[in-house]
Amino acid sequence: EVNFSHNRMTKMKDLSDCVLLTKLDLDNSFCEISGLEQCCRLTHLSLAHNKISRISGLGSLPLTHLCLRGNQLERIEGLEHLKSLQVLDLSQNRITSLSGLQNLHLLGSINLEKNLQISEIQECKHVHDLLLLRDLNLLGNPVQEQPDYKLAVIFLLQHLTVLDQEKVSAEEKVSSVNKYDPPMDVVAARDHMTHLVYQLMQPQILYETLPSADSPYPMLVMTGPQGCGKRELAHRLCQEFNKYFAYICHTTRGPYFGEENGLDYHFVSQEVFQNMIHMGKFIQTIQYGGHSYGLTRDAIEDVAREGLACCVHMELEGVFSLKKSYFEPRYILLIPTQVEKYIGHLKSRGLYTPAQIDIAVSRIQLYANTSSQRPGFFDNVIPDWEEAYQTLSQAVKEYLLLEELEEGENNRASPDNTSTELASIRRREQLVREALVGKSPGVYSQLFKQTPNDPHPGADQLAAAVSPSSDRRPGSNVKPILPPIPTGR
Ligand SMILES: Nc1ncnc2c1ncn2[C@@H]1O[C@H](COP(=O)(O)OP(=O)(O)OP(=O)(O)O)[C@@H](O)[C@H]1O
Repeated sequence: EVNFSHNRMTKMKDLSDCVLLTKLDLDNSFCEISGLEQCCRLTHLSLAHNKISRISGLGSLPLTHLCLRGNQLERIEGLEHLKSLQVLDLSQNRITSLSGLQNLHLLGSINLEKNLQISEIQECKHVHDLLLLRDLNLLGNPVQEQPDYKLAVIFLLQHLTVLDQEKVSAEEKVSSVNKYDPPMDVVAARDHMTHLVYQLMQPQILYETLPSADSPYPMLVMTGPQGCGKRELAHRLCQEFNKYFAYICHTTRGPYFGEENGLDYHFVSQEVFQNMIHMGKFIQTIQYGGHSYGLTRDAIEDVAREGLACCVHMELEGVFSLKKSYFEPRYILLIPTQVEKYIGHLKSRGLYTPAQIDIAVSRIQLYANTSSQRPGFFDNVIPDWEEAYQTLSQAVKEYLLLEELEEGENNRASPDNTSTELASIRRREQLVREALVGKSPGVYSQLFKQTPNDPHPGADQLAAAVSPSSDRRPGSNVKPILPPIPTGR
């Protein structure tokens, strides 16, 4: 170990004879590095407060600690072969960029204090892949003036434990992730909170038909990546089970060819949508593909008033958000298993850019992960879209116990019903009610209201009880109301 610091030597001579040299201190003398190439055991080198303006002559020394504090360096170069470097001090230079450090994978500490030139947070991307980096000092650089500097750096460099000589707390790490890449739960909680607060700021409306927290309203939510076919399935479902379901969301996107306002969506302008948010109208909203989508309490109320259950389709974020509300829908995930086919379908719709298709495809994994990591999150997962409707329709029948009900109807028509059969019919009807209200019968058991004279209504009474008042609703039992789905949609 040699300390030559604070002398008047002006030139470094060849030190190749000093093969056992491990630590060398050459502070305060030189303007150029030379003569060290053969020092094959040199691990610690200090060249602080020299006049070095360019790093050279370090070759591939086994340096673990290098100090170049207080020199005249403008960029980081000549370090790329120092693969053992762990601690690097480049403070008090004129460095503008962190480029040049990206391959030093053992670096644990970098000091760039008072370079006065590093101004962009994005510079941290150069050290993003240094997984051992724990300590970064950017004090005295203009980058610190950037808004949210600290959280942004902590987010970019999630392994840091010390930033600018201060310990990074667990709270800061969580805040940074919640700010820059919030998990769905957090996004949903924010969305829910926003709408709840806006709603509470308005005069409170007491809905006649909508249930309260202890009286769930029957809803079916179809979810899956964009264009996976869930909308078509929702249409078909509303046609087949037209005594039960209707749906409606709001969006700021324009209608596609063949779409009708009030049937496919309520199409509204961004301004109207924003106003509705501020008026506390929404239960949940999302931004998708540059447009806003949302489900309002009034829309559900409209459907509910007609005695129908609600069927909506939405992206996963909407599901997370809806799960925070007191609604307790059944959630059905429709997941494409044949990616090529799914891509082909998206392309054939002619509605999406390649970037939009990429996003939709990349989200398949998101749905799959949610389903596998959160058992029970979805009530039903339906893969593959060819048999999807059959499976879905079967699932809905099971939820509603419709097949049994049909059998029950037949039994009822028979003049020879025994008391056991009648009891069975009653039991099934009770189950249907419970299924539709999500286990506990609430206000919505009125969907299948019993008449005072007949405590055990027949199937036609059930139908009459759920018959909608408007014939424009997808739930009308007069005729299927929904327009045929145009091909290519
Ligand atoms: N209120 C909502 N909350 C969350 N997601 C919603 C909501 N309303 C619609 N979405 C979803 O937003 C995405 C974009 O809707 P859009 O109608 O523009 O898509 P699309 O191209 O017709 O695809 P899809 O056939 O899946 O509906 C769809 O996945 C849709 O299900």
